Amino acid sequence: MFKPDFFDLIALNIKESGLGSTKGWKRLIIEKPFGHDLTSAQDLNEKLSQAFKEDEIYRIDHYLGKSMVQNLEALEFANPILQSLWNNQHIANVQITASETVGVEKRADYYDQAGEIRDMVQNHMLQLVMMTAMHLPKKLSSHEIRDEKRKVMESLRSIKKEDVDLHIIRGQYDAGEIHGQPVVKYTDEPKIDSSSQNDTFVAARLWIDNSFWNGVPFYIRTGKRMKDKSTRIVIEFKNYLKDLYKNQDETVEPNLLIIEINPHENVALQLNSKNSLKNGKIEPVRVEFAAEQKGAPEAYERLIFDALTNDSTFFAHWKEVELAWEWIQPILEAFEENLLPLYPYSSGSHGPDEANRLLEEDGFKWWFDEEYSERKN
Ligand SMILES: O=P(O)(O)OC[C@H]1O[C@@H](O)[C@H](O)[C@@H](O)[C@@H]1O
Repeated sequence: MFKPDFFDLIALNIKESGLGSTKGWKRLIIEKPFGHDLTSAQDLNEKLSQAFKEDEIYRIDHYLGKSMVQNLEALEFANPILQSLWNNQHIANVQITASETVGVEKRADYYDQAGEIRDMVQNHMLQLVMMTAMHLPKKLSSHEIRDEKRKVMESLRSIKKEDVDLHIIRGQYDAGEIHGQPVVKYTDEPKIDSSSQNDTFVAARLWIDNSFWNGVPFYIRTGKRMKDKSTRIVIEFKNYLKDLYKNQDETVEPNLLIIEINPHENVALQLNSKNSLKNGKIEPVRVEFAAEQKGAPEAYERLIFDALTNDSTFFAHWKEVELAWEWIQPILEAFEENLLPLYPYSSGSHGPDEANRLLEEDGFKWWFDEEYSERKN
């Protein structure tokens, strides 16, 4: 492990010492932070490129090593039934949550500079968006998959700095309770300045302007000191029956595909069925399966193995990283210039209430906050 400040220096020294030009292969495995903003990331990449070619650089995003994330392409690719529904004709919205119970822990120096936007959104959350929204290539090769992910980023509608407050909610945790234990507010954490305006929660509404996703909002949210640890993707299908049943007592829930990534690995499809014990009332039912986790390799084990065997499928290509920084840049600037409120939220909650507003504006809600809180971590 070495400090990110030395990434470029080490790469250059590998080159200058001649170590990089011996026979055989060389690979650079590198993990975030990959720059602090667009310019510094480009600068770092430029320096690394002097010593390593793009196909020799393996940028780890450990979310891409998680088995359920790797399973996303198979779910879609190997199930024509899902593949045929994976577009704006059938999907109403996509919700991606990565909530954590941990706070800043012992990483004040890094985290207070990075914030949730760089720590989780620029990399992990956008990678989950890419993996969910990418159009399946004809061949499942590393080159083609990464190409499809890049296309998603190229179609991601950019948000102007002045409009950031319309699509992004930022928050910072207050004191509260996590699993029954009191915890302090962010600005009372060791080594955090009492006036820090750093974000520990971010929710966002994204639009992907291509023929598959036009008109389908993608909502993402991630935060520290939230009620539970849960990483999940919920795909809400269009509910044509809602209008049909509008004037009756009966409500019909939309079909949902729920992909739990962490700490449980589970896929569930919510359908509707009549309950004959309740006078034929239509109720949601679930078809689900849990992935066998025992003995499965950890995300990092998987990724390091892939890097050694020259498989870059689940590593971030420079283009993905650069486009992610490009999308994030106006948001960083709006945060820095305080162009939007920093909402406090109690530790142990689901984040600031304002994060619900993003969905309510479009007639939706976050699914299952309470249900997933009750599942044992
Ligand atoms: O969801 P996971 O695998 O526990 O990873 C979350 C962690 O991901 C890391 O990349 C972030 O720096 C941490 O702040 C975060 O806690």
